[in-house]
Amino acid sequence: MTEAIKIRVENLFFSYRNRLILKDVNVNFAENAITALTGPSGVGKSTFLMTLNRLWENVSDADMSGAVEIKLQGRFRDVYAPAMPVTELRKMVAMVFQAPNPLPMSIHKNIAFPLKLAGERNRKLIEHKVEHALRMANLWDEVKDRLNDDARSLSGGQQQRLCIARALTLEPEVLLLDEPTSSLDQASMAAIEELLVGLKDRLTILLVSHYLEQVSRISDHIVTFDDSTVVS
Ligand SMILES: Nc1ncnc2c1ncn2[C@@H]1O[C@H](COP(=O)(O)OP(=O)(O)OP(=O)(O)O)[C@@H](O)[C@H]1O
Repeated sequence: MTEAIKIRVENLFFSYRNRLILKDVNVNFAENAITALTGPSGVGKSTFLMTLNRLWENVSDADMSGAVEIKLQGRFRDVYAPAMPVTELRKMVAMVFQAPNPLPMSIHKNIAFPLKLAGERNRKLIEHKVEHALRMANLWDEVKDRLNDDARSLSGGQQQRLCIARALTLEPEVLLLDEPTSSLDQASMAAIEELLVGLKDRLTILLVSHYLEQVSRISDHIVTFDDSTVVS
């Protein structure tokens, strides 16, 4: 790989209730690129994503060994080091899930939520960042006149772009997406693909996708999982 590396994974093993799911995964991911993670169902792609932002730590009877290093704020950091608080990590390594999961509140509050959680109280700054995140997610023009509407009144595709906007609010360096378009129609899928391509100048994107056409349309690299590990 000649591009700069953003994520280094070495000797990663993962199990649920002593059942080995990932076995000796060794892989690097390029910076400012879209890498698609593909492979058969149940092979551990979603689990792998969760090792990058430590989301699996919320799952009981799960166990992991190995090293994950991500270049954050300009230097490689051990994601599992005691000096890396998980809340800080998840600000920098954000995640979007398969089904859109807007919070039961207004469009504006959905986007402002991570800022408020992070302790931001400056209303002007919050307004600015909400607009910026919605613009980055190509949603601003569609919602700017209805920011106080319940987010659940948006279409499925708009809800997923809202979730991407929410993930972008704290300006992460890495965006993990787990089959983000699988519940959406073609037009919404196309809107999200366009949005991801537009984002890679500022972010490193890892995308689990089953759609081979999508993978060939937007990914710069493909990492294939099979037999509990990365095979290509
Ligand atoms: N919380 C859990 N507890 C126990 N086993 C789990 C848990 N989550 C996932 N698994 C199992 O781990 C294996 C890998 O699941 P994972 O969802 O990571 O695969 P995947 O490649 O992303 O699959 P898909 O493409 O279908 O989403 C599966 O056999 C799954 O049943």
